[in-house]
Amino acid sequence: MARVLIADKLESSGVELLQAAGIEVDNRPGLKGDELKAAIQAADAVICRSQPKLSAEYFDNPGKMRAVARAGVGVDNIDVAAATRKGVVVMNTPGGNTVSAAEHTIALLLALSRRIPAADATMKAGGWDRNKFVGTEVAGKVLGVVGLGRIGREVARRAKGLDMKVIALDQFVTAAKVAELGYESAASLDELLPRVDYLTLHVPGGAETKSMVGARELGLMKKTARVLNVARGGIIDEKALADALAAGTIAGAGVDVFSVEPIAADNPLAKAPNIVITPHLGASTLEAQENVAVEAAQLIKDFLLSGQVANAVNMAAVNPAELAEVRPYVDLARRLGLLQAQVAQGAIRKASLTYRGELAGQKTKLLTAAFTAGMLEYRLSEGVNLVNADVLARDRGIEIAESSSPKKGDFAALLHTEVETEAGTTVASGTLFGDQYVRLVQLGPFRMEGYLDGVLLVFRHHDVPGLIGFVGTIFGKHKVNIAQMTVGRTSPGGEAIGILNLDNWPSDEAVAEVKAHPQISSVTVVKLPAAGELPAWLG
Ligand SMILES: NC(=O)c1ccc[n+]([C@@H]2O[C@H](COP(=O)([O-])OP(=O)(O)OC[C@H]3O[C@@H](n4cnc5c(N)ncnc54)[C@H](O)[C@@H]3O)[C@@H](O)[C@H]2O)c1
Ligand SMILES: O=C(O)[C@H](O)COP(=O)(O)O
Repeated sequence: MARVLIADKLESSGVELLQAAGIEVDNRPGLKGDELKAAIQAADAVICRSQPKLSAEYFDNPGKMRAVARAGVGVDNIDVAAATRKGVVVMNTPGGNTVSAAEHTIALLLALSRRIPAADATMKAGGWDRNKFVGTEVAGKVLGVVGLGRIGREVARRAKGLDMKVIALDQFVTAAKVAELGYESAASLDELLPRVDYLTLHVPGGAETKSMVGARELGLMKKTARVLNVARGGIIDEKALADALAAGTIAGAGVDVFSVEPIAADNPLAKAPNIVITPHLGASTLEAQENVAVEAAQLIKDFLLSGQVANAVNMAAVNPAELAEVRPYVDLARRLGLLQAQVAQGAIRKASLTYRGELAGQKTKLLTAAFTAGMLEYRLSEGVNLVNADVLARDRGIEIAESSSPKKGDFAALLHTEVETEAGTTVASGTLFGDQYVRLVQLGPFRMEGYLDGVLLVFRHHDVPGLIGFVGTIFGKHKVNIAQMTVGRTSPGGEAIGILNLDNWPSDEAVAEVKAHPQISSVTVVKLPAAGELPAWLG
């Protein structure tokens, strides 16, 4: 029975969805340190929000855990690079809390403009001051939206409904698209800042956006301007913002997210004037939590029960129908990778894959990952799968290149692979017969029709009469049965290759006797999975 650890507060609908699918749920939000590590290792998958900090140490030994679903958007509490290295797929649920985060932004915008929290606190302390809390209207004011993604767009739409004028800035949204949405666009932050009465940030967190608004940027804004951050802590430099608020060079701020959460006691924003702060409440609505809990549970259920990968931040999507369609080719690609790793001599520098005929452009990323996984599987002790194959290859300085050519040659579909090592380049090509039977059709310069399963004995030789009989006699003597055989040659009497499928691993003596033949130049024994045997990641 599959087991899922719920490591954060999750709505019961998500828990129930998993249980109804026959999945065991270990619902223990708040676990930390060794307890969290042990619970992760005992689970097949984990669901969390932003509370647990799943740093690299939790992926050092993930046990049988293969997937993490973030019930929310930001995955900055998860060390995605470490997860990827260990072959753990990380998924999120973008969209489920978009409306809630946008509404929270608008709530902060209005609360700030009408000074509602301060007025409320004064009244609760017994006061009644109608002069101190004079606010500003938002209608007619300019709102600068940085990041016109899911949340930025919902905020902009609502701001328009409040009669605000929106100017948007997004690195990846064209001015034409911004105009189509009905907003003006800014070419840069420096151009935007002096023009806005309100600035709201909706970009992802991380190194690229850290301190994107600092002292210099705040200095470009009007003294009457207000800033909002419902995205990620640190996108606005906290000290610079606190200083600007204290100096009155900025009129106010609404902040939901902090560089350290829960907020550190000495965070300068906690005591700054004219600020409204909330403890990361953007997604904290019944609706959003219901959405993300169900979405995250569904992602994990689909992953564990049918191998579906959706919304992954560290691998391409794989849905069961597509996987079923390409599964034989994924199997072929992995077997070619395994073969190449055993026939290529020396350290691998580069693998180039060409997808020909009907394979051109068809899920080639998935097939390339499967080839790479196969190639590394033979040489690495750590678990390799579709998630980490590429990164593990890059870690080892192996370049992976792929190209496609729709032109059909001798086969309707062909996967041609070339592996470069310091000793030279090895070529191996494969195809499917009858859409399901995996076949090797080229090894080195030789054309053939060989099987890619079980134990293969590959021997390069000179094409002379009696040689095949000689090899057969040796294996007969050593009681190794030959199940299949294929030969390829450049020309009669020229260079040739023989591939025998053996029923068991040949002894060193048998191999040495074959090698001793003066017309045989090399012998390699290759181990491949049995026919139809798939790796766990493809099962
Ligand atoms: N406070 C909360 O509870 C809460 C809830 C949900 C999401 N969030 C956060 O809100 C942010 C936005 O989420 P989203 O779902 O809208 O993400 P999104 O990916 O849909 O949108 C982000 C947008 O930012 C743009 N962008 C990235 N870097 C940029 C840059 N340097 N300059 C300009 N534009 C840039 C991208 O092109 C994209 O359009 C994220 O940081 C997310 O973690 C917070
Ligand atoms: O990235 C997100 O989805 C939000 O920041 C919400 O985080 P939370 O799930 O911890 O409330």
